[in-house]
Amino acid sequence: MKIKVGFGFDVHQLKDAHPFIIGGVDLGHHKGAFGHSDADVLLHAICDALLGAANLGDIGFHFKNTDPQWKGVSSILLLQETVKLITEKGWEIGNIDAMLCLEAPKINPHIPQMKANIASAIAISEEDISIKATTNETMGFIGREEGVVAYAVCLIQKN
Ligand SMILES: Nc1ccn([C@@H]2O[C@H](COP(=O)(O)O)[C@@H](O)[C@H]2O)c(=O)n1
Ligand SMILES: C[C@@]1(CO)OP(=O)(O)OP(=O)(O)OC[C@H]1O
Repeated sequence: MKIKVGFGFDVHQLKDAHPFIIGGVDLGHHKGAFGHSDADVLLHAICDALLGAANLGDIGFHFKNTDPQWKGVSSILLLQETVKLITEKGWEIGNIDAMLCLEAPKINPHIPQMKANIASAIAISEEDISIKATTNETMGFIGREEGVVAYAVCLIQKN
């Protein structure tokens, strides 16, 4: 059995009156993440962790932020495309562990739905997906609610 680990990071700017979608859940907050796609910072970090583990480059290489095909797209689709890329190379996902860093809103109540969205999108068990959150204790651009950050690690395996 061959095993690899991967690491991903993403950051998005927050803007007033913009949808805030994380893990495929619309948080219904007064501000939200801005990007070329739906700016789902969690799913982008997970995509980068998976691509990194398989040594397949990064999310911006596969899904260019100038390509109209990805304009406003749900990042669930980008995650599914990413998993296709690693599956084609014979990899399967062992587990994913992710950390969100944002001042508000509270993420904990939404974590079960985020896990369910990811698990059903890429056909893995919810038990193999961990999502956690922290504030930045009011400091810096995260503390001022100007941005949101996500980190993810994953393990992939093949025989
Ligand atoms: N956006 C967030 C931030 C934090 N949480 C949960 O609250 C706990 C305490 O956060 P601190 O940053 O004050 O340490 C944290 O461990 C998370 O469980 C959250 O749900 N959403
Ligand atoms: C996802 C892509 C593509 O729509 O765009 P964004 O939503 O701006 O996200 P980012 O994390 O900056 O990088 C990857 C992009 O190419």
